[in-house]
Amino acid sequence: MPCCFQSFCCCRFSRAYKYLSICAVLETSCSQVCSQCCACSARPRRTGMPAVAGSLYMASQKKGVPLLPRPPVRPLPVINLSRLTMDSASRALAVQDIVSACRQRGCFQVSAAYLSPCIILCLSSNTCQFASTPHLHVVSHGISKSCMKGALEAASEFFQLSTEHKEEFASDDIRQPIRYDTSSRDGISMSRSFLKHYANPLDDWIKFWPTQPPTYREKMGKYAVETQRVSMQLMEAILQGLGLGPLYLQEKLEGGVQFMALNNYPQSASKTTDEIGLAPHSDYGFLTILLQSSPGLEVMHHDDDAWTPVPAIPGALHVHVGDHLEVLSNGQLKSLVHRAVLNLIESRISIASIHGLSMDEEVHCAEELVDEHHPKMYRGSSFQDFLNFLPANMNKYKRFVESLRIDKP
Ligand SMILES: O=C(O)CCC(=O)C(=O)O
Ligand SMILES: [Fe+2]
Repeated sequence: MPCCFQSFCCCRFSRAYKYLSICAVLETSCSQVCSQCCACSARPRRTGMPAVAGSLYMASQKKGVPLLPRPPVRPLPVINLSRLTMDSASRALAVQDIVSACRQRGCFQVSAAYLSPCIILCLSSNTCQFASTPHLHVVSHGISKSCMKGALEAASEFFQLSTEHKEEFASDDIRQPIRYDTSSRDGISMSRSFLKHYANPLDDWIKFWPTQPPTYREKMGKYAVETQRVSMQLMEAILQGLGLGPLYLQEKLEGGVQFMALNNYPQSASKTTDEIGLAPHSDYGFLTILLQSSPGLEVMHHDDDAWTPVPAIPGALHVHVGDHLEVLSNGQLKSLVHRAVLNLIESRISIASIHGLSMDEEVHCAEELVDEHHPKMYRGSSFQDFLNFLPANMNKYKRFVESLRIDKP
């Protein structure tokens, strides 16, 4: 068993067996650097092995049999959003990057204006795995670090309030404008408490938000407005990339639902197995923009049967495709299945901002994307339909999008 098995990377957030790269120089030794923080000039070996080989690798490790080569690490695309507002050629390339990330992986990250040290290292090393992604452009999404930090602080301070304070918002009525719960009958919550509320337009909803901690409304409000702005930019790009034009649905998107889920997960009690905080699911809206305080989010790419951990790059936001974008694109884009595992080092906060059309507005497959070779794949539905769907889904979780599929004749 290598020395690194089930120990931590130097960043202290990654469980080694999942992330650690075998140093090409030392071969079987452990570099103590996880793939997210790879500063090693000796590139992790890329074997081209299918995802299932990862489990064989793990099995071989557990049984103490000779090492199999490690599965390849596929870095997540990081998109340069500032190119959307540059000249038309730069915008066209950015649109292409965003749509291909949505098509191929179902998600991507957008990062803040600065380069984090690990990415600078990677960019300067042509042997590093990060340098191999065609999508690595690390520039601004325009939300300041202090705004993101403020939102995480506000969420964390809310969850630290006494039970009495939090229970002011306790409800299992999914139609409440704000709702706190420690468990849920949604079929996916395993170990989390959450606060859920709406945010767009802010003036309509902020009156329902907590007044404790005293800065909650200010900090979360600022972050909500900024994420709504980024969601508009991203939707324009995606709709342009799908050939529908950047102004398609613009007004409806501007007045659309922004639903925020603040999640609080305890630290994992197990050092050996993944503990699930939130079971695999996809989100109902067009896009989800997610901010996490530390690693825990994992995604299942469409062409994979393994979980890919999403790094918590400082200043970066994670973006993924939701069920209604799958419907609108008539299946060209697929909603991303994801889950949250408990962090081994600390309790964890995530803020998911889900963006869609207004409550009663139905989302249909865009007519422009339907023809005799591409028949309509989904029936129309609204956010209200999603809320109606949830109670029937409590015991045996099914993805909303699956309930919308039109069966082939
Ligand atoms: O905590 C996470 O990373 C995921 C949260 C999530 O998927 C959700 O709130 O829908
Ligand atoms: Fe989610």
